[in-house]
Amino acid sequence: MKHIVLIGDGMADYPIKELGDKTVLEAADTPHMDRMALEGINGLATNVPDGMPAGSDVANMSVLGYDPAKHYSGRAPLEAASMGIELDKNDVAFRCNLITIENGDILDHSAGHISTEEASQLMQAIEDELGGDVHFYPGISYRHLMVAQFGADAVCTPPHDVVEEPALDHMPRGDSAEKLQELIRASWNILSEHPVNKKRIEEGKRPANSIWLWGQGYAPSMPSFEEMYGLKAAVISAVDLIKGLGICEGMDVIEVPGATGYLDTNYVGKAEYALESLKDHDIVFVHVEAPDEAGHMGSLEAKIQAVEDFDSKVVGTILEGIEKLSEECTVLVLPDHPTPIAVRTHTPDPVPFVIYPSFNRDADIVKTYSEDAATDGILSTVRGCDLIRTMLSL
Ligand SMILES: O=C(O)[C@@H](CO)OP(=O)(O)O
Repeated sequence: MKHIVLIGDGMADYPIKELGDKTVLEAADTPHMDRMALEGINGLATNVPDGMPAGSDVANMSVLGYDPAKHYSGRAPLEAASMGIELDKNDVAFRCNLITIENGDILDHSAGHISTEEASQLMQAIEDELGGDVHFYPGISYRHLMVAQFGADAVCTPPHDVVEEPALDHMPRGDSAEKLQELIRASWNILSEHPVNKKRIEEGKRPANSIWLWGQGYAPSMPSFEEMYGLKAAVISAVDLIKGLGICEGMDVIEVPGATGYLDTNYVGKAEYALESLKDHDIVFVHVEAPDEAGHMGSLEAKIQAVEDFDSKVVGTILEGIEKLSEECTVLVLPDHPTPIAVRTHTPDPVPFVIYPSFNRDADIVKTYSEDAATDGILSTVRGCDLIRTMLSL
């Protein structure tokens, strides 16, 4: 038996007035996920344990089979694993966004989804000027890292949680706050004077005129997925968070050309590489960031497009492909967390999941794939970190 887990990051939403009080999942054209819901078994997954932050780090740790309450030690250490950054036991890894501040407000957590090529030039300038007892490492688009030996207990705020709010109201507080604030302030001059940003402004693009530090922590220690579940696992994603999570769990990372972590990602390629990976893996996790980015942008049009692309190009390709496999294969589809358009950030609400086909179980009464329909699912509500075991038990 093979298994495929398809994660539409941030796909779930709330009822939206413009959609006649439907959610994006209810209004978008999603024939493949609807067919799975009709012919499969459904339920709600709680991927964010009570009291924990509703981040993609916590939620995807659940989806990838681990209880965040036991294993979570911060977001950036997971990203560091993907970026090949060895963390000593006293190293504190911080996520270092390149953001846009305008008139003192955090305008954009992604600096207009700056290209990786432009961002790496800016991060090199930051390292040249501010590197020393801290070091900066370039990642994908606006997502970079800083490693320090201080600040593990600082109170830092994800920039995508406070878009259009004054930056000074959300600067790091508590442990080593002064040092962290000094680094952020020092970046303003370095970045605003940089030719990359001068060109971006000439081209009418948002400048990456500040770094923003958050998501810090120490290196995690986790048993491997194979030790936990007895399955050889692979993971596919464009973003270092998910690849790093997979690496920490002993999974193989499968790189897909054209995977961007954005609306223009290589959806079909991710599905095709996933099917191929089943030749030498028992389970593959496929993560698609696009719906989440659309939610953070507050763009209803972009989120509907991202969900429809996920359904037609990822889920559709997978459902067609498993028909040609020489052995049975179950498919689990779910978001990690909602990223509702209305709030432009993550919420901890339970998310709909569907397992297809239901080899040994009759299909339940659910007819379509959505937040509301899933409440009638035969699997009721399952702790996200128990979902893999639930799927394996069917
Ligand atoms: O990568 C990030 O900074 C965040 C916000 O876009 O992504 P996610 O919501 O998936 O954690």
